[in-house]
Amino acid sequence: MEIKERETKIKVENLTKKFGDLLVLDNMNFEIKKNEFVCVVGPTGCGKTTFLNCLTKIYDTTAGEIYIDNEPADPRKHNLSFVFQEPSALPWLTVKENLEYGLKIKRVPQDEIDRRVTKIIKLMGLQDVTDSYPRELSVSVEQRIIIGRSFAMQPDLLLMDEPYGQMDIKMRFYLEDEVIRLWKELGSTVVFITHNIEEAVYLAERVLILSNKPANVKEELIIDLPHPRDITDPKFIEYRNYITNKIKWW
Ligand SMILES: Nc1ncnc2c1ncn2[C@@H]1O[C@H](COP(=O)(O)OP(=O)(O)OP(=O)(O)O)[C@@H](O)[C@H]1O
Repeated sequence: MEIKERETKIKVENLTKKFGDLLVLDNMNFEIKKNEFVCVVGPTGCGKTTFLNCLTKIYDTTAGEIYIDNEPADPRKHNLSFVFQEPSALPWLTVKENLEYGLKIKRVPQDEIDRRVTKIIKLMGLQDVTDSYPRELSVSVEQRIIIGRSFAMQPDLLLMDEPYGQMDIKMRFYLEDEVIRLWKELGSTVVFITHNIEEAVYLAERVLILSNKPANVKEELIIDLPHPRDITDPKFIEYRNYITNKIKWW
């Protein structure tokens, strides 16, 4: 379905965030549609993470409101899941227990937990480490646990903040394709923050380009290419160059 015909999933209205006197988000207004895959790009330190932290209520907003499904955003109410930049597996649980953790809290029946966790272990290539603890593993493996844990939750809103920043390139390419597959399979709405413009053009249906701090949406760009995308396609390169020029600071 065309993006503009879909219902609204997230509505950001006059969102402003200050830390003391430091204005970080400056009266932002935009919408994200249901089942949309949006990438947010922008200069370093412009406020991308701050936006996500407002959405998940980690931070209070200074002014304005964020709505999910027409109600004020509330992580307790909405079925959302997030993957942060820094891996954050629970250190006292094994890999398998980490994957099961959120599902148990949500009281998903055990046979369904087993089914989903088995699938995710295979998908993420974690078969050899199911009984290991996070401290025994590399940062990149730990991040795979976190990503797997969010996928297993089958959230209808998946928020990802530079999730692949720590990955080696092979794992990154693999997981970029996986997130697309899961997005299609689950019909989730995905908000994916990245520094990597090529990654944004590879993944997104629409890219929000933020300005320098204080952040505002400088431009919204629809990437009108079918998935899976070819990074050598001249149209792909055109999008990549266009976005690079928009956020150039040199
Ligand atoms: N808790 C906080 N207290 C004070 N200032 C903060 C806080 N969190 C973020 N900031 C400031 O807000 C600005 C935006 O930070 P933020 O991490 O949101 O940017 P970003 O675009 O995600 O950065 P990056 O590209 O490095 O990931 C920065 O100047 C940062 O120093």
